[in-house]
This record gives sequence, structure tokens and C-alpha cells, in this order.
Amino acid sequence: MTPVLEVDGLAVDYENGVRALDGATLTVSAGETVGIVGESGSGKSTLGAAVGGLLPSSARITSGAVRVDGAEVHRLRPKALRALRRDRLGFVFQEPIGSLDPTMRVGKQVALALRGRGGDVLSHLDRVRLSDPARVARAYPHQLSGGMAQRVAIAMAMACEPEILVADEPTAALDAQIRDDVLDVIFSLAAAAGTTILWLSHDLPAVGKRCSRIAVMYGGRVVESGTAAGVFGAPRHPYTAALVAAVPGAAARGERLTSIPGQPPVLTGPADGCAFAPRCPDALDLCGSRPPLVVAGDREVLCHRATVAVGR
Ligand SMILES: Nc1ncnc2c1ncn2[C@@H]1O[C@H](COP(=O)(O)OP(=O)(O)OP(=O)(O)O)[C@@H](O)[C@H]1O
Repeated sequence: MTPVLEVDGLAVDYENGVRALDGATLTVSAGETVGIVGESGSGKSTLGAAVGGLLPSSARITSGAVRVDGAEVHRLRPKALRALRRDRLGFVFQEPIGSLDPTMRVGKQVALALRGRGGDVLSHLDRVRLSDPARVARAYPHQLSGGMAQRVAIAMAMACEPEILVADEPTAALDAQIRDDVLDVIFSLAAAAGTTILWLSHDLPAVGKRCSRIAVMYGGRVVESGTAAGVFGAPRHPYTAALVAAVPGAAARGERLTSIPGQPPVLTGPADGCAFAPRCPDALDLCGSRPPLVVAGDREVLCHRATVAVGR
């Protein structure tokens, strides 16, 4: 079966010289819910944008590919790319206001998103648990709270029952007490539509609770992926282990809470070796060369230590 999404050795440079992705690889099957985590600057948003061919004009793909259902996104002609975004992909961003047109009433925008698909605006707004859909439909975006605007953005992103929903920090700008409710909306609509979720987040506990799979990014690469229980419960990459130990709450479970010493890299070209090596407590001489991908069961780890562990 063709995976719904393949990110294959993707490298992306911005015109300021920053290398945001440095050979990122990730394969996702239909219906999976994947949490993509990593510190700021690890390349999560660039990866999410690349999935929809939404990279800014200042970004250039220097190698690798992104394929949705086998079709290479960055080789699609404009018409085919628009059709892909309209019919098969949905996006939800941190700031919902960016996805809404400030000059148009909400109801009209939702009607446009639903065009040709059946379903009426009010029942669609009801599905994202807005308490007064009729009032929201009459409103302009600036008249909505952040939580209401995000629910509208979710309703629009899910209007086409997309194959893949990319949710880039969808709750980071919302009050803590409504975050769970908004995530419930996203995950229940996606489950009903069979939509694959890529959730880009800093919130490890939230991602661990809801996602079937985790991909950990560092220095523009996916350094570990596997089931949420496996990756967070028994990390094999030293960066994942450090990230897990740094989560507030680890201390509450009786573990020592430690911040990760040093800063994440800002790459200006391909990293020769493992980008985490300068911060890694377990670095080997070997780590100056590019680590191979070690696959063991459902776990994929980009680390020389993992190679040594499986006796390669
Ligand atoms: N438009 C841009 N122009 C130049 N550099 C960029 C641009 N967008 C991102 N970058 C740089 O690319 C690298 C990866 O950034 P990206 O936003 O993809 O990471 P991220 O993991 O999503 O970070 P965050 O969690 O802070 O959103 C960073 O060094 C960032 O500064």
C-alpha cells in the first residue's frame, strides 16, 4: 500500500542561508496520528509547509522529495497543486486569524470551503462545538475570540475531509482551559473522516496522550520515530531522552528534571555528522560522520549509538 505521505531525504534552505531541513525522512500511513516534536528551530514548521507546497518563496528545496499518495508535491503544476490543497490537504495554524479572510462573514467563508461537498454551514459549525453557530456565521473574524476563530479554521480545514491535516501548534495561542476541547474537536473530526494528522508541537505530554506515532526532529532531521509509548517510554536517541527528561512533570513522576545544556544548531549547510553530537552526553568519535538510519521493529533511530547497540 502506498503511504499517504513520504518525506524522503528533504533538504530546504532559506535565502538567508539557513538550512531548515537537512535530509528529513518520514513515512506516514493513512489514518495515523503523528506528533512531530522538537525544540524551536528543529524544522517542524518547514516540514509541515513543505507537505502542502506552502514553503515561502525564500525557501528552496535542495534535495529530496515530499510525496502525497505517491505524487511529488513540488513537481505538481499549479492547477494540480491547488487541487491537492483544496481536496486532500487541510491546514490549521497557531494563529487562526491568518487562515480567515477579515473582510468576509464567517458563514460565507465556511460556505466557500464546503462548496460542492454538501453539508450546510450551520451544521458544519456545530460539529466544531461552537455554542451559537448562527451568531458565529454572521460574525466577521475580528468579532470572534481566539478559540472560536480556531474552531472556524478547523471547520474550514476539515470541510473537504482531507487525507492529511497538518496542525502546526493549533492550541499554542489559546487559553489553557480550552486547549483540550479544541484538540478533541480536531481528533474526533479526523477520526470520523479517516484523516491522517501531522501535529507539530512543543507539548510532549499532550502529543503523547493523543498520537499513535511520534517523530522527533533535531537539526532539520527526524532523529527518532516510533509509537508514542515506545519513543517517550524508552527513547533510543539521546536527544529524545534529553527532551523527555526536560518535560515539566518528569520530576513529578520521580525522575530528575534536567534542561538540555547548550543550544540547538542553526545550520547554514548540511551537517557533516550528527547535529546533536556537541550537546550529547553519549557522543562517540563516530558521531562526526552522518549517522545511518537504524530500523528496529517500528522504531527508526538516526544515531551511531543505536547502530552500535544492534551490533551493525
Ligand atoms: N522564512 C524563513 N526565512 C529564514 N529562515 C527561516 C524561515 N522560517 C524558518 N527559518 C529558520 O529555519 C529553521 C527551522 O525553522 P522552523 O520554523 O521550521 O522550525 P520549528 O521547529 O517549527 O520552530 P518553532 O517550534 O519555533 O516554530 C530555523 O533556524 C528558523 O530560524
